Amino acid sequence: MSAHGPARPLSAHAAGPLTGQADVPGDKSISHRSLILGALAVGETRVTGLLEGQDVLDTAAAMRAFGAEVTRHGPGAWSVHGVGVGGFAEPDQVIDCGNSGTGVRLVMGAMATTPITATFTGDASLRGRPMGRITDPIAQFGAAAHGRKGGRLPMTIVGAAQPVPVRYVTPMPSAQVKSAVLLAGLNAPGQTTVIEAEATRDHSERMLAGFGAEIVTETTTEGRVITLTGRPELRPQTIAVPRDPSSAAFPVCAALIVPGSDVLVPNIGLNPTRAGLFETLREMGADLTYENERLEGGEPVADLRARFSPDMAGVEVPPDRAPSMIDEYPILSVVAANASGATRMLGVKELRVKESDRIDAMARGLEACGVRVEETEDTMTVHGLGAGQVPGGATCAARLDHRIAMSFLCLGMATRKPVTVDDAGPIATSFPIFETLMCGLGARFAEG
Ligand SMILES: O=C(O)C1=C[C@@H](OP(=O)(O)O)[C@@H](O)[C@H](O)C1
Ligand SMILES: C=C(OP(=O)(O)O)C(=O)O
Repeated sequence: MSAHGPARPLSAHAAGPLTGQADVPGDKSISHRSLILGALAVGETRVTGLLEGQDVLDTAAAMRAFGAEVTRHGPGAWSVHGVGVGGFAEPDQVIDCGNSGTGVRLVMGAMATTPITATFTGDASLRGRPMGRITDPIAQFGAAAHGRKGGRLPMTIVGAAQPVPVRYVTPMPSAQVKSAVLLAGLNAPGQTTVIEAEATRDHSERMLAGFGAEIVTETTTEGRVITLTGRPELRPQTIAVPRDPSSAAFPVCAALIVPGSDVLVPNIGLNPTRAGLFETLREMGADLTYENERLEGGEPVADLRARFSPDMAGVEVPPDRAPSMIDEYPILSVVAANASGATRMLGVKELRVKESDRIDAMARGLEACGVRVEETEDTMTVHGLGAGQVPGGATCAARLDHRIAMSFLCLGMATRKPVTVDDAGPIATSFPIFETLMCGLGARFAEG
């Protein structure tokens, strides 16, 4: 039994060619930020294309608990009536962020410089994830945190009564940490600076600027130096959420490994801080093309076209690419199993503190399906067997992790024997239409 109900085993069977168009849902990172920044603006923000996955729904509920009016008008169409920077009310209930690291960490940052107290929790996966990376910087603003041993949820944050601005060097490449500091900085008088050695996704910076905050990014020898001026009045926005490249990764990669496939995935944002997977796939020899390349809302966008690629070869994925494809390593390791030779993924230790330890989850599942994997704390090497050569025939543990569940289901579309995941439930956190969409392309799933 997991937080989302009884476990729901699902098997993927060898599919005919995957063909057609895959309309993937809205971007998860931008959806969370639309709700949180909308709640901190004065007036009504309108959002279309919002991802209605459980992670984002939990953030919507959190924003209501802090006093914002959040309304759903129709599929993906939402409005948020914000309370203004510093205007959060004290919630009279525990904030349950479910499975979402982004949700809990950004909301903790957003409330940390307001003199209110809030208690956060989540599902078994989220309760196991480290929160010290947020409580350390918010302590510098003057907030206090009382959590379980190891900085785990449930945790109570006492917001700073007299916040001071902060200069913070992120100790690991993390957009969640960077964003939590920036959101906390909103209600601190003066300038808050975040310095990151490696560029992580920059949606917070772009969206804060869009909402009218004064925010400047410079590239220096230290890395990216982002300076935010506190206490702005954020202006409500009209936001069209672009489609999620991290969700697009699943139909794209499945098409590359299933014989005869030809799939079009339209309108995918190719912000360079998110597009590392597609670059890697092309280096492996994938038949992946960008059609109709254009700029939308200042961001590069293209339609992705992926065709069966029987001659892909393993590559070395450099550590500095990791932040731009951090959520895509599980599905990359599935493609790597269907390529010839070794794919070495370097600088990936952050994968160990996601919804599951994703290196361990993928290594154990791939091994059970007949693929050799080597791992160190910070690397994973998949020894590919070549197109159509993976035996399969195993049940893989999803470990309350949507990306692990979807990755093994994609693997099973190209293995000799079906692959089962012990619980497909977590998929609803980020990609609730995954099964319908993949079946529409020609995938075959069976319950149990
Ligand atoms: O800021 C975000 O929206 C996210 C940042 C990443 O986490 P980290 O910042 O912890 O790497 C990513 O894994 C997550 O899915 C979404
Ligand atoms: C790591 C992820 O999400 P989060 O950290 O928000 O739980 C993810 O979606 O792959």
